[in-house]
Amino acid sequence: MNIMNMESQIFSPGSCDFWMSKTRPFIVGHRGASAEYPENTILSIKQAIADGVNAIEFDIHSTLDNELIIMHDPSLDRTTTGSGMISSRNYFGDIEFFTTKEEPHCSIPRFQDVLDLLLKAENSHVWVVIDIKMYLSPEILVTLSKILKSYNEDLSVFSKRISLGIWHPKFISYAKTYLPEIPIVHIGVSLKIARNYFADADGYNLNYIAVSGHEGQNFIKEAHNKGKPVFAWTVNKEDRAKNCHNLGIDAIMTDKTKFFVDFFKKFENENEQEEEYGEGTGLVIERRKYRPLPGPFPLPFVGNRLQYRGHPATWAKRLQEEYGDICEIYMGNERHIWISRADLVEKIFRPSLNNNYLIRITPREGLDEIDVTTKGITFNRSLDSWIFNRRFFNQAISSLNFMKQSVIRTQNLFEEMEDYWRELKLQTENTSGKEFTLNISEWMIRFTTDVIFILTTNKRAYSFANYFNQLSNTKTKQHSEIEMIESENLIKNIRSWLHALQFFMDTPSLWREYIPNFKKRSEYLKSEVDRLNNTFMELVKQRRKEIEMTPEDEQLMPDMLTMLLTVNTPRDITTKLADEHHTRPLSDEEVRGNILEVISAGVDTTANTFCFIVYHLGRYPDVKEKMLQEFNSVFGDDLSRQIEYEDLNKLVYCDAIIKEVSRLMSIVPVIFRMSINEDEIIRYNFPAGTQINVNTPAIHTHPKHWKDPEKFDPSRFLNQGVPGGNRIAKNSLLIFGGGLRMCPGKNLAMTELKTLMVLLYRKYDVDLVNINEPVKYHYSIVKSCDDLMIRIKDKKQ
Ligand code: HEM
Repeated sequence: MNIMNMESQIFSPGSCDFWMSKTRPFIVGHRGASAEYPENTILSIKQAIADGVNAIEFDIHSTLDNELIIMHDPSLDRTTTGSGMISSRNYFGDIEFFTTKEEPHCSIPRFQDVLDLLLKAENSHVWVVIDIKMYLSPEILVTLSKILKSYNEDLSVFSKRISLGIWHPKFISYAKTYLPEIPIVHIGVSLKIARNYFADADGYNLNYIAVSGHEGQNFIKEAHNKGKPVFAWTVNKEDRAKNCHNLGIDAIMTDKTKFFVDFFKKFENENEQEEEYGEGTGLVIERRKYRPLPGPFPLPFVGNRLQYRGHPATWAKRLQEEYGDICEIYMGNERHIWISRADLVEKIFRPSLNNNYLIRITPREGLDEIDVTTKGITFNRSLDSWIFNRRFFNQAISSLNFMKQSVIRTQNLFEEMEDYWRELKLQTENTSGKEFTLNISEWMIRFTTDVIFILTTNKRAYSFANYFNQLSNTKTKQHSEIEMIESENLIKNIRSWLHALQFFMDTPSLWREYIPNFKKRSEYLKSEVDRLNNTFMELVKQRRKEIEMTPEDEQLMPDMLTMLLTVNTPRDITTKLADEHHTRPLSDEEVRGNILEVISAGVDTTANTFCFIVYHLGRYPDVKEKMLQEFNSVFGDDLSRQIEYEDLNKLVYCDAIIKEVSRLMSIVPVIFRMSINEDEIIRYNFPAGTQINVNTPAIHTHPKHWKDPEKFDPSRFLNQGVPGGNRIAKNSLLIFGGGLRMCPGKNLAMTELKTLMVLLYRKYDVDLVNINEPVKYHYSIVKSCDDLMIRIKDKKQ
């Protein structure tokens, strides 16, 4: 619909066809064209009309001599050459002589002056919103009614073009009595007030912030379902205007009338269905139009990149607050859709090989450069290669043997770590040997590195032993110094590799090539990636040799490296890892990719989840107590009984704690997917190759899916699947993602976490050093816990 082609419509905010028939918001000149001329003046209103607005908005006040004048403030001071309250001064002989302070100095118009202007035939397409401020007396509506009635025959038509914008419910009865033919539009800043006090209004004119957030979207839907329009004030920025359009807002109040009339004209032209004719061929090619989603306005080339600060997770939160549960941003020219509600991710996580979202990420040169897009699992964009690798990876780490190994290894390594704690405790003064304070986040990242390393390679990482050496007066004698130094270098190298993943995923190649700091970092990280690839390749080759050298009657170790190297070979130590479709052995490069994958995906996730668990148990002693009772029921009083893998299945409350902590902390804050073919979600369509980002923290705390979403309550995960028990909405808990790309390390992670919880809590009293301090964290690839200080005490003492 063309912007100028609206005369035939009737501005009746109460009627559905008004807002349903349009393709973009109406433009309302806020106090006229107030960005250009003094607000609320005839000049400003004339300019707004000349600019092509659909309506104008202005405020009225009653003078002492009962004239209605057009003015925003109750006093004359800010905008006019006069001073004092309007209500205490006469119009005639007084206010009529004042002008605006701002140039060109205009006189102060009366309501009649504006009416005269609007009743001119050439302005019959212009509608009106009259703002009645809340502090005014309702009697002002009586005066307004009298003036309108004094206009005789014109009014029957004209009154249909007016809306009465009221802030306070005290005006409702007056409006209904004196101006029954004029629709009421509530003006305000609060959805709650709009719902509670203005349920009967014919429409709503709300502050942009209120109406553009998550709840605002619900509000718009509710209003539209009742056939009521929703306007937004005051919209002076492009991204907000675009968002209003996408939210289905019916009119925007703006000071910049010319700008936004032109803006929407252009927008409309671009969005009209286009047909392109192939030159000279007679061929008609239809160019598909993709509906834009709410989101900040993108700049040419850079898109919204410059608005992007910090981690995507923190940005995503702001985006959801401002633009709702599904919105979009542009990284350069690439469109990214953010989704923050469980029902909207249904098709993304559909567990089928025909799923349109089996690829994680759009093509990124940086990730190609560090060689992770055709190898391994997480960033592998080749579906055949991903399916092949994932099958072996999955099977290897889910085997019962591997799980049992993980429980044994975790216990053995924990015992070694306790030795170091004891040694450090002895070295610490002022604790009388009873208590020991430690930074659990530092210990855990090293501990899980050791566990994962030994499980995948049957080699030690000595990561927490090295940490002990840093803290202690004496070095550990348990391991050789050379091995320790080598391993410390390796660990540092792995951390650089993790940084490289994030850096090469997010940084455009042009930046890496031409901006000196980025270039330097890129070169450094690339050399670190090469170094790590070489080290792991060496490890793979060495293990292949060891396998060859091992006599056939001698058993090979059931670690992941050996499993992957022997599968589909005569020395295959695995059962059911391969099937009739996967008959070839894995190449050295594939094995290297998979091993690196476990280390990159399995260390930080598990360590940080554990730290956040420790934090929550410190803050919620009743939950800790309930957990200890569960441990007691499974392990009795024997504090040193070996933990068996089978024990862990009995720890249902412990399981619920892990889920609840992970829900609230969302360790992996974004789950990435790419659309392989063009598709649509609700009514928004988008092309093939669109990046979809699932906003897990938002889904994990969405009030639609969770009762008291911010409350820490593990019991919400108990009694599921029983009549009258708790129900968890589908796709509302995405700790390990969903669909076929769901985390393959899920069982290993849960096994390790439960084992660790038993090991730490059944033997020690564990308290937070700073119980009232909020947990500290930062975002890297995952949400990472910083400096969590705990105090532990032997239970026996
Ligand atoms: C508490 C610990 C862990 C958490 C919270 C976690 C979470 C996740 C999440 C959210 C994803 C994305 C899933 C998706 O896209 O739908 C993922 C993927 C992945 N995780 Fe985990 N994870 C954990 C532990 C582990 C462990 C221990 C391993 C390995 C032994 C692992 C290996 C992987 C791999 C390889 C992928 C990529 C899967 C693919 O692209 O097909 N994770 N993880």
